[in-house]
Amino acid sequence: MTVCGHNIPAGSNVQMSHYIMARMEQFFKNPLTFDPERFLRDEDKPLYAYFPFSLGTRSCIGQQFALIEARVILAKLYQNYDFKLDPTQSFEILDQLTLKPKGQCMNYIYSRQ
Ligand code: HEM
Repeated sequence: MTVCGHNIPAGSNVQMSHYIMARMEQFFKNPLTFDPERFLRDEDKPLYAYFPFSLGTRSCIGQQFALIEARVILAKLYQNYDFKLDPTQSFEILDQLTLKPKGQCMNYIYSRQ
């Protein structure tokens, strides 16, 4: 099989990298800019370049549940607490299959009550 001019022999193990695809200008405008609004429901998203829950027949059956759960948890947290990032922390990435901040995500948390 040939994909974009590359020959893929039968039996090859093919993986897709979110990390690389999310940084490609052809899929995301200004890919290195922190812009959560690009993921708003009505924004145009490249269909096959954004697949956190995978795509196709074996994609995540918990996707809708996970998205609702995340909204509820975030809403509850922001209703009850104010968050302030510790300004001294670095923004280096720790790459361990999934990506996370190297120095964790240190916050000051203030109760709103
Ligand atoms: C942010 C949360 C979640 C993410 C990012 C996520 C992501 C994924 C991905 C990428 C797959 C495909 C794995 C593959 O290709 O082999 C998958 C499959 C699956 N997920 Fe999730 N998932 C999440 C939450 C959930 C929840 C909450 C449930 C259940 C309540 C769930 C149940 C499943 C199941 C059963 C499969 C296997 C589907 C199949 O093979 O037909 N997931 N998930």
